Amino acid sequence: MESSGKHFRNGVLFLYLRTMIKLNVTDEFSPLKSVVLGTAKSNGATPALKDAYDPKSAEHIKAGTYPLEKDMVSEMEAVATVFEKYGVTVYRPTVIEDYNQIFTRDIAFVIDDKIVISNMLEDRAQEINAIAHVLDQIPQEKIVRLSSYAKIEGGDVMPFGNYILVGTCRVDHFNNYVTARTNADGVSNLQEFFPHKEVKSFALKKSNYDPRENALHLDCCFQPLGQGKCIIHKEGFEFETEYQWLVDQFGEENCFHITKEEMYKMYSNVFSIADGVVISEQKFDRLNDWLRKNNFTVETVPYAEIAKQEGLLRCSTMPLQRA
Ligand SMILES: NC(=O)NCCC[C@H](N)C(=O)O
Repeated sequence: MESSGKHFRNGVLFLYLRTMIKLNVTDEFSPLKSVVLGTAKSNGATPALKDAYDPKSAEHIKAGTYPLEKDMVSEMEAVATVFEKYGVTVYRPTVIEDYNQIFTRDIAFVIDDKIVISNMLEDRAQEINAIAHVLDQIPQEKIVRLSSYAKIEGGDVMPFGNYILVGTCRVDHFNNYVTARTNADGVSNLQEFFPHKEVKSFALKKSNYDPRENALHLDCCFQPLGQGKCIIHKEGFEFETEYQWLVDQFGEENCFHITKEEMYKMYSNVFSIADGVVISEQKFDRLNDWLRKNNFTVETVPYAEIAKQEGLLRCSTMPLQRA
């Protein structure tokens, strides 16, 4: 896909052709063609406890075990190597000095052939500036900007055929939680931009203090995989009926149920690069065994240091095109 342009300089006409990025995402597992992978470079020093915006990071700040930049950089390079093996085009954010840019999933998200710019938590609002070079290669009419009231982060959003699944938080709770990132206006505004789809929301359990009681985003307690399977944590959902709706879409036998401890370790946050191919954490033994038994190819990477910030592989990737 190309766009053309022209400009005059010193009386000379310059004509140029620019390669544009093709957008297409309708599910979580069609073959990945291009993606933005976050970066841990210049992630900054260990934050002060008061500046943590999720309870798992806070836990590691208190314990003196907050992850080091060099370890997280090498974990992310392992993911880049898997993408290279599968011929995926990878874009990286430009580096903002001393700023956390690992979790690129949340800053914008592609649905069909549109990219929606998130309205994020204020602490993370600069991250979007680092993908300006990506947005420059997308036609303006494909970029959706929501109303400023509509709070939303990409980890809460999943295109799922004719549905868009969205994690949210009970209306009466939203303002009490730094861990609540998508509000009712976010859900309804998204519906206005995608009238041909049904936006279905799921209230998630939130805690500012206990990472085992906190489903930070929908992808922290649920994820569709290829081959009709999914990963799900029942207690991550505020309402059993909403959890059950998801189970019914897949059938009980196709759901891999994870415990509180496994949610804490971010088991649901693996990342599919094709219908039967998943990138997973190397120590997720119970999940990786189940995936292999169900004929998935599992590409394992070390990601335990990044997991300390309450995000994993889905969180650190933003698919642009799936075939
Ligand atoms: N999609 C995700 O779940 N993203 C993880 C974001 C983690 C980051 N520490 C945050 O609280 O925003």
